[in-house]
Amino acid sequence: MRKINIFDTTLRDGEQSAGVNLNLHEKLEIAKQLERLNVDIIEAGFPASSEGDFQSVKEITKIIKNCSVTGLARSVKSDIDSAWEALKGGAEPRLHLFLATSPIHMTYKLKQTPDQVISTAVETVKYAAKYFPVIQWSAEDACRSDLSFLVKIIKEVIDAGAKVINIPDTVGYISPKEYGERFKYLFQNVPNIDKVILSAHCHDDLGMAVSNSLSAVENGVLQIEGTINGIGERAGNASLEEVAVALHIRQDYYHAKTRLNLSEIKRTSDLVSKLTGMIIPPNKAIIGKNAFAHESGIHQDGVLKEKTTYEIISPELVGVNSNSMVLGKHSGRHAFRNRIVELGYSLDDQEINRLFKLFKELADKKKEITDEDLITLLVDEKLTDQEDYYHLEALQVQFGTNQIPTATITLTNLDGEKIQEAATGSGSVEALYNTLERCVGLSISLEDYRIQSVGAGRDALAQVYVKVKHQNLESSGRGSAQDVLEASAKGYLNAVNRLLAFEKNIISLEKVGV
Ligand SMILES: CC(=O)SCCNC(=O)CCNC(=O)[C@H](O)C(C)(C)COP(=O)(O)OP(=O)(O)OC[C@H]1O[C@@H](n2cnc3c(N)ncnc32)[C@H](O)[C@@H]1OP(=O)(O)O
Ligand SMILES: CC(C)C(=O)C(=O)O
Repeated sequence: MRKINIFDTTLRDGEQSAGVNLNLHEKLEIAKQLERLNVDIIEAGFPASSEGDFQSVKEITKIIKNCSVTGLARSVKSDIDSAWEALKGGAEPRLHLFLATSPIHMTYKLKQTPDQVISTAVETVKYAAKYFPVIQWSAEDACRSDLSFLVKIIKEVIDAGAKVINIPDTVGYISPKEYGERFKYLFQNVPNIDKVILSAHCHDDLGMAVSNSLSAVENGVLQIEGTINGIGERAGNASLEEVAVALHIRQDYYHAKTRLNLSEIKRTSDLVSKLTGMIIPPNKAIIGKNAFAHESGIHQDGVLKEKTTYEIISPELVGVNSNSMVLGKHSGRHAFRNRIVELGYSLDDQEINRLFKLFKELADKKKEITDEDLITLLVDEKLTDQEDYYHLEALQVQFGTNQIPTATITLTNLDGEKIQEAATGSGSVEALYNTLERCVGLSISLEDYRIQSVGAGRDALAQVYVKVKHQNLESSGRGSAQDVLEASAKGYLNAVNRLLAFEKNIISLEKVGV
């Protein structure tokens, strides 16, 4: 069995998904869960791209002990310097350096000749090797690059000190057979290829990211890159959970394994979905709601007689339905704390007490508190920025079929001042958002609004994801509550708070001349 390294880029390429922006607390929580999942490498961000990315890579480097942490850098010395500042505290600092190698990218984007690209690559790998014991070098748009050019540049960057060579399908263009052949060619023609690990990084523009990654494994690649739930730039990246479970279930065919704790997959997927607002389609492989649901009579009959007739993956393997303890209004602190720990979170006594109070309030209204409810409470309470500009104090909405919907809202700001406004709208949510816009005194457009129930039942929590825009800045937020209007107001306010925090960051960067 060959061991395949799993390189998780949920926090870097995953965060490049349109509309996703994670704050520091959320990134730390995802990083801790990725550590529990046991990925080999966490790409925590792109330190030179923003102060926020820099800080999160730095903080993740400090807390993660059982996986390697890396950060992305362009082939530019100042990017490498930033990455070093963020990553230098880690056990084995690892840099991910990239440079495009396709004719299209070299000509139009980099405006460099192939020879200039080779010398930039060699120079920057050598520069980075002064700091970093491990350098991964990526040939951006490798799958539209000339193969003989790839052989030439890869040989040079290996001589310059790169330890991992990544062949990304940046635009999701290649087919599985061609991708496999590309690796075969590189193994046969790059003279020093045995000194490095080859890596695959696939995008899903044509829906082939997972198949391409598996084809890479079949052709000798020892590292697969991807994201949880397949999120990422445009149509996303290869879903790591799909790759890992395919390797596990088809060990007979691939003869390869990862070190992932597969039973952590569901929990990781739920957390990433909740924090990014990227809702998982019910028919998504491995982690979709229907992935283990047998609907038709013949299938049900088969499964009742013998599960393996229609079930190639057991739900328990990936952590679905592994809990039998039901929490409700009669549960005490012990059971509550125990479940929180089982879910993989560590809270101090103060946080447990605060959350327990919210849990009891919810349990008074809701028959059963599911794991999904608990994670929603936890995420909303623990991972919001401590310095929210506005807090929702109270809201009232009047709606009648022959009436103009009207909302009245009270907020408090950071200085503890109360702000109260009322406004109307053509629907209740519009009335709410018009009122909130007045309260915060900014002209804000609503770019996206999605509502989802957390679990089943009439008493389920509502989870609302909102994307807003102010001038050129976009921001997204989420809010949950039993009432859809309260969840809608919380989601909007969360997005506005993030927007204001982001604007404040930009203003402070401008002040120091960045
Ligand atoms: C395939 C991928 O996913 S790569 C990662 C993509 N991720 C991101 O871009 C997210 C973060 N990016 C950002 O915040 C910004 O783009 C920054 C901070 C990195 C750069 O911002 P700016 O300095 O304003 O440059 P801008 O983004 O407009 O253009 C990119 C520049 O980098 C150059 N560049 C692109 N890739 C590389 C590279 N690998 N090495 C060196 N230079 C590069 C481009 O040619 C362009 O240079 P130019 O200004 O001389 O024409
Ligand atoms: C930086 C590289 C690896 C990348 O994200 C891509 O090519 O898609």
